Amino acid sequence: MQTRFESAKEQYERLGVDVEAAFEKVSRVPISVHCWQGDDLRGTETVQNELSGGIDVTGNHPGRARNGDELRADLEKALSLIPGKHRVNLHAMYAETDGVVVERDEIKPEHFRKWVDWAQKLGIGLDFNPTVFGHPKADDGLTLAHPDKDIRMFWINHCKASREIAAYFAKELGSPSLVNIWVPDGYKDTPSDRLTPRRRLKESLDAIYEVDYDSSLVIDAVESKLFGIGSEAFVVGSHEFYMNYANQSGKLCLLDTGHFHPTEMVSNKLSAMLLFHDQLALHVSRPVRWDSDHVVTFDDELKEIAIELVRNDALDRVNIGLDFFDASINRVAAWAIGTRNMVKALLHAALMPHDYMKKLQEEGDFTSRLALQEQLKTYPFGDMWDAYCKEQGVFIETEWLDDVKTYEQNVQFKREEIQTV
Ligand SMILES: C[C@H](O)[C@H](O)[C@@H](O)C(=O)CO
Ligand SMILES: [Mn+2]
Repeated sequence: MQTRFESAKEQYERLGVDVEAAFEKVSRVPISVHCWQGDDLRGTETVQNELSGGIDVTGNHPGRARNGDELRADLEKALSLIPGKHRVNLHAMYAETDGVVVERDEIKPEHFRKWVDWAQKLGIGLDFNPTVFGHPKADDGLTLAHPDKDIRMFWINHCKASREIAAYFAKELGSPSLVNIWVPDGYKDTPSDRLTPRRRLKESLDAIYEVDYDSSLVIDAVESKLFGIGSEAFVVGSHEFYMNYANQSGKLCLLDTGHFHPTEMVSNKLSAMLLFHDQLALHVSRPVRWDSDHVVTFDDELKEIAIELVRNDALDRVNIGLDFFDASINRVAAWAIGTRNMVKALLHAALMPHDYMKKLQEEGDFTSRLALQEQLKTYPFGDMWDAYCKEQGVFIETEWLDDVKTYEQNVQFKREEIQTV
């Protein structure tokens, strides 16, 4: 492996790439790993509601985490397979209240104590999301934009409580917590009024953000969407809505890669957004024909997103989070595949001679630009990736799955046995 690495390194260095610097750069990028891949977005609330909001998880691979302890154990296994130090992204539905029914507008920091203790043990930061779906008060597909003031207030208070919990995370863990608001609000069919619900959403957000938190504690983000199941004709929180809201109120725009038209690419939006926003947030997902939330693969769009982040020197301005949920494969493997691919794409991007390639473009030498882009596609990147994984002390590509298979047999499949006894 060392010989392969040395030979690959020589090739990259001939292009002027500083391989050690690239490794170092990527090792400093935290990815916010979403907890909800591990239990199919079921959560740990005392009252278990059905998933709603136009999102869905399909598949029935055995071994799903059934409680907070199992979810943390699975996450810990997944994190051990991913090079670098990362973060975990929680939803409010992962509150642990010892069997007591606590309504979403009454959740408190103490209901996340176990997550904080665990994050402290691992030395990682936590991000947070209010859960504005999967609840009777979201059954008709409207929440913060609901015509009923009481329902709006319920969700406003839930979002406020969520920001308080995030501030607690930040204080306990010494790392600011990103709080992302996504609401499903929309209509199945053509609305007769688009403005009124959007005005109400704006007012609700203003009410949520009345309390000011220092940016060392809470980083607020808002996530747009194009359509969902049941909101095919109209989504209140569209991209234009949130882009303007974020700009006006100093919040972060969160771009989910599955929330645009299929031919619209988030990679192409980043440079435009970066000129007008100090910081951005991402939900890296993989839409297959629609917002299907497939596990992130090392595909062209993922590579292009990473290239934009690296060549525009934006790694510390863009909060990278993941958002996929697949129950048809081993859930720990899903985390490992998707998150490793995100890191892999960053390394791939960091190993490109961007200054030289920019120069070619500025000089109008598009022939050399295209030739070099193509040349790089067959460079021995796999050897670099293996070397990076080794340096970071995690399994290489041919090894990690064996570890998951053992875990699956010894831990995850035992859960099913207990369930069926
Ligand atoms: C569970 C997530 O918060 C949710 O997937 C949201 O981020 C989204 O992308 C909805 O389509
Ligand atoms: Mn998302």
